Amino acid sequence: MATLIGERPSQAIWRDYLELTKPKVVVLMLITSLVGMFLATRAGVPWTVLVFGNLGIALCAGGAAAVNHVVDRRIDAVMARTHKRPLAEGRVSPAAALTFALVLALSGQALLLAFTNPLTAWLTLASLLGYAVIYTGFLKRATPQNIVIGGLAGAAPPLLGWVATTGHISAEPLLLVLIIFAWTPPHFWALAIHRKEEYAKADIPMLPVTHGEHYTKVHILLYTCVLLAVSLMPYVIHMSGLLYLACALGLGARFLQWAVVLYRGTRPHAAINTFKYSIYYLFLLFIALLVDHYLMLNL
Ligand code: HEM
Ligand SMILES: CC(C)=CCC/C(C)=C/CC/C(C)=C/COP(=O)(O)OP(=O)(O)O
Repeated sequence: MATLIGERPSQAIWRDYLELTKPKVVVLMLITSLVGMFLATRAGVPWTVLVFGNLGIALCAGGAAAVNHVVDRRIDAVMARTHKRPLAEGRVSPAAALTFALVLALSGQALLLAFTNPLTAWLTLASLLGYAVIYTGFLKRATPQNIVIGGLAGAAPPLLGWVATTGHISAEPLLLVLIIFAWTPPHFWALAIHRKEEYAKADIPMLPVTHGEHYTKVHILLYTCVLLAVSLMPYVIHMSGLLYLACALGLGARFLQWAVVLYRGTRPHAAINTFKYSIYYLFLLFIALLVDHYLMLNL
């Protein structure tokens, strides 16, 4: 039997707090940080870094997401996609959510300092503040380039994983960051086209609202071309092998196909399908990097 806390079952309360952390987004970020860790070394990642490093990154990302829920609670209440969120509906108070965010961020930082190194903790803190303060608190309401600049925070996890393992920044993880950085605009703008009216209603200057759908589709197409080119670079710099190259080409060609379909406007639901494909794309591309890495080690 579920325990009751006040008027609500404890299970429902836990679900609300879990939702504040944007768990699905954080899981995909963790996959990219794990790949960053594994690619950083031939010797195997120490289990403490693997477990507590990723946990630390996840707690900080979840904390940043909880702050996003607090800052955005009024606009979330206006949009159909987000109006049922815990703060938008008043099921969790801003003070409780901020306390939760602080506990997550502090425990994440403590784990990173204890089990990885100060550079990882600093870079993770910068990503946390980049998303929670710079993107959410300022850029989101200020410019249609909000997600391009803010995308850097979400793109950081492979670098965080790499630095947690090696203690220093190098070119290879920056390339992985660049891949996610180029992926973010087609990922988000496809959804923003699908939800254009809601963003307009909430007065958020997303690109389809400020510059129209055609302009946004052209930019999705351009960023997808850049993404395809950048995704081939791990092969070009001999970081990855032929298996990765084949996957990057296949996955990238399909992404480009979606971007063209969206641009032409010939198919219904093209925008939401492009958004959904973007998530599969990033997941599969990073799995390909990982499988290819171990294949190359065993050859
Ligand atoms: C500034 C950068 C980003 C922006 C603006 C953005 C925007 C969004 C939005 C608005 C959604 C919500 C879709 C919905 O609830 O219907 C979403 C979903 C998602 N995003 Fe992103 N995203 C960004 C970066 C990332 C990154 C870096 C990752 C992972 C590496 C990621 C992974 C996901 C996943 C897995 C979902 C699906 C979540 C679900 O189904 O609940 N996003 N993104
Ligand atoms: C430490 C670290 C790696 C931090 C990264 C933090 C993080 C969870 C970034 C997520 C990016 C994201 C989902 C943006 C959408 O926000 P939005 O407010 O535009 O979307 P919404 O309307 O769905 O809330």
